[in-house]
Amino acid sequence: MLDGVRRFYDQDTEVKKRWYTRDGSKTVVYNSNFDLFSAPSANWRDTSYVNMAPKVPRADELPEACSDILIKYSGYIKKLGRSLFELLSEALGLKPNHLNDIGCSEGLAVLYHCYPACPEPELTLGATKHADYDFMTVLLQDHTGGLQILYENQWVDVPPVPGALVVNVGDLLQARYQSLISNDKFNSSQHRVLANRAGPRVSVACFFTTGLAPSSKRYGPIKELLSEDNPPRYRETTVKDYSLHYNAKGLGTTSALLDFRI
Ligand SMILES: O=C(O)CCC(=O)C(=O)O
Ligand SMILES: [Fe+2]
Repeated sequence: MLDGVRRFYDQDTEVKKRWYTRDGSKTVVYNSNFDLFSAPSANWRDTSYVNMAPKVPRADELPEACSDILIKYSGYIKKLGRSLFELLSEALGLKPNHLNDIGCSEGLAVLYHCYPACPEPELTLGATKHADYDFMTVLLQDHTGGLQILYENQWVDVPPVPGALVVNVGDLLQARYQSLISNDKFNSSQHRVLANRAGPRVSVACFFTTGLAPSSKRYGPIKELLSEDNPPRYRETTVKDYSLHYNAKGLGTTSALLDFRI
């Protein structure tokens, strides 16, 4: 998968230009800084993303450099995601199918990033501190390093381990303060990526979310987890409305989730 991402970014700008857009409804979106016009500062990275579920795009709708591997890899990640949501359901004391049944594994957006070598890495970041806007993210990083997670107020390196995946719980399932649907049962962490003199670094973040696709299903704290002592802390929202809010805010501001607290 990482080779496929390298093949994509190694192409001439003229070839990649075909995929450039800021219109999130396109099958493939390729740009730099989705929040260029809202965030306080820009990040040292390019990103391309494609929605691989619920509808799997045809290979000819995807960049040739990585179309086959995108379809194959996202199939594996979908299966892995369903198993992880079963384990997370059990951890919440719910039936194993709960999180899958309510749609947490329905949508999958694959974001493949390229962090170019940076001549002055101390002046910028590859990715500003953030939590992901989805239910859960399965991340594959190359050997370069730079990913950090905020743990007890300190930035801790997440060193690359060949073949290992990093799993982050996203805003819709969990948050720094309290979780939206798990209503504070999980604890989460914020993460960021440092810019690096070495590079380019590539990574693939698989976001379990239907993102900006039309959605009427409303998500709020899971009823089974609520009690008099544990009242709902978030108002309900749809995946689309949350994603729109997150995109409009951009990275580097306050947590988008805080705006949904009751
Ligand atoms: O590139 C990485 O290691 C992290 C990417 C990330 O945080 C994201 O896509 O949300
Ligand atoms: Fe992230």
